[in-house]
Amino acid sequence: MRHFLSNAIYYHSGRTPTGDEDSTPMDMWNGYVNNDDRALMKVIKYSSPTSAGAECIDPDCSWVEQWVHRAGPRKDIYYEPNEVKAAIVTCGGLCPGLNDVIRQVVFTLETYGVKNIVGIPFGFRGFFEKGLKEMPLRFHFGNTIQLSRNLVENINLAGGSFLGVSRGGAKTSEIVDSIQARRIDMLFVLGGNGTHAGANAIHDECRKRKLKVSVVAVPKTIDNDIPLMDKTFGFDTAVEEAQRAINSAYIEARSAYHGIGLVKLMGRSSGFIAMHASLSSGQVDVCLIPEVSFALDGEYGVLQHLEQLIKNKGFCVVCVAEAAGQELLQNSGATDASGNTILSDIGVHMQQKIKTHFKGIGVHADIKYIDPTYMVRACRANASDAILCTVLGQNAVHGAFAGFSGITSCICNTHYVYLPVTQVITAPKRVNHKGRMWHRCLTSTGQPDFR
Ligand SMILES: Nc1ncnc2c1ncn2[C@@H]1O[C@H](COP(=O)(O)OP(=O)(O)O)[C@@H](O)[C@H]1O
Ligand SMILES: O=P(O)(O)OC[C@H]1O[C@](O)(COP(=O)(O)O)[C@@H](O)[C@@H]1O
Ligand SMILES: [Mg+2]
Repeated sequence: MRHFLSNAIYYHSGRTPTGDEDSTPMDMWNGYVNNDDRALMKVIKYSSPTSAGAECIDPDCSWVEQWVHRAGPRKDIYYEPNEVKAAIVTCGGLCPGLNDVIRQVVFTLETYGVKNIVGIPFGFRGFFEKGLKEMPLRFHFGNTIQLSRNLVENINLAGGSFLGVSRGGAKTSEIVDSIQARRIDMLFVLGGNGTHAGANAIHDECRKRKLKVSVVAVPKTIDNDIPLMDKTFGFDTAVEEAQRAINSAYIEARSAYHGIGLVKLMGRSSGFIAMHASLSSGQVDVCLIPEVSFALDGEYGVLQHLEQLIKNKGFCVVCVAEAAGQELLQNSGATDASGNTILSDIGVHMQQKIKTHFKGIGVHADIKYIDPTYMVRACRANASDAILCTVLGQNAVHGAFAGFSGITSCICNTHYVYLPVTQVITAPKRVNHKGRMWHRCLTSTGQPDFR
């Protein structure tokens, strides 16, 4: 048993991963990840800050090595499995793959020999709201409690969260009181940026109270807005579903006289779903995201462009991210239970503006507005997300057994790693409007600058 509980840490410039990998003969291979194994975070050296997508840390754009802990099972483990009580909680909005991760966490805990696994119902709320009891993830046979994977065996076949989710109500001290009272040793927290901030606060409070609790997060969100990682689970599936909505809008628009298909897609502060669904469908003429401001009216506005598309092509498809163009709308300043800003409805606004515009110029236009909202996130994970969830869930358990806390199990630069939670909650990841992907999207849609 190793005796430490640590955050994963970054290894910066000038350091290379140390270890005895060169001196280990192949016949001593044991399948474990060495504690000194590291993955390199950034693999492109931008020669200049003007290179497309350049993320330069210093003015010279010099390349700085950043190594992070490789995820996976360790030979030495910090906990005695049969003494461990593990808990799982899912927070925030729904996301395809939550059940896949819950299932893998349970399977992997069982493989280590953990018998006491509980689910916290309805997010952080389940820690302190009266009447919400923890759910034992096992079967009861007569008077004996029999550990079984049977209960979660098939939960991945449906979307949603087997444990339920919620927003708001995060009172860190009460949550940690509850963790302490329930004698939880490992807490697996599945959620987005808000949840990661919550996980970090729980981790800090546990340290303050000198509790030996491993708090390990797994990043979920259809929005893909958590920095430093290739993607969050659920994003691929959401894009696939969103693409179906775009396809329907295309068919409606194509089949109508002067048809205009308008699709609004989720994405609280970033346009990843809209950009990727537009790219993957190839059927979008105008893609609008919050990272790039646009005008609706005027010579270079969106409406003028739609007029041209109707004239030249006879129909068109517009994809707008829910957070796009908020500056064009009135905002009530209201927030949801977690403190997230409630967005004004850009989709409905655009539908009205398009109608009024075409009526004003005396041109017939048949607008079909599709808002697939919860349909893109209530579905079950697709194949690529299911694999991602499997790996992230297993690695979360390996991370806890390795003695880490305050980490998140994620994929960076195609490698599975542990990042310190503190590093991923600094700010939401957003589409880089100078990056290649946005420019590929513009090439695909053929849209001009709307300013
Ligand atoms: N800064 C924060 N500190 C502590 N807890 C937070 C913080 N932000 C959000 N939370 C809690 O995390 C949970 C999920 O947050 P939310 O923003 O709704 O979803 P997501 O994690 O998907 O972004 C909520 O219970 C919320 O109260
Ligand atoms: O579930 P709600 O409260 O309706 O919130 C909708 C929001 O949730 C999301 O689907 C996902 O956001 P989170 O990752 O923060 O849960 C956003 O795209 C959307 O803006
Ligand atoms: Mg969020």
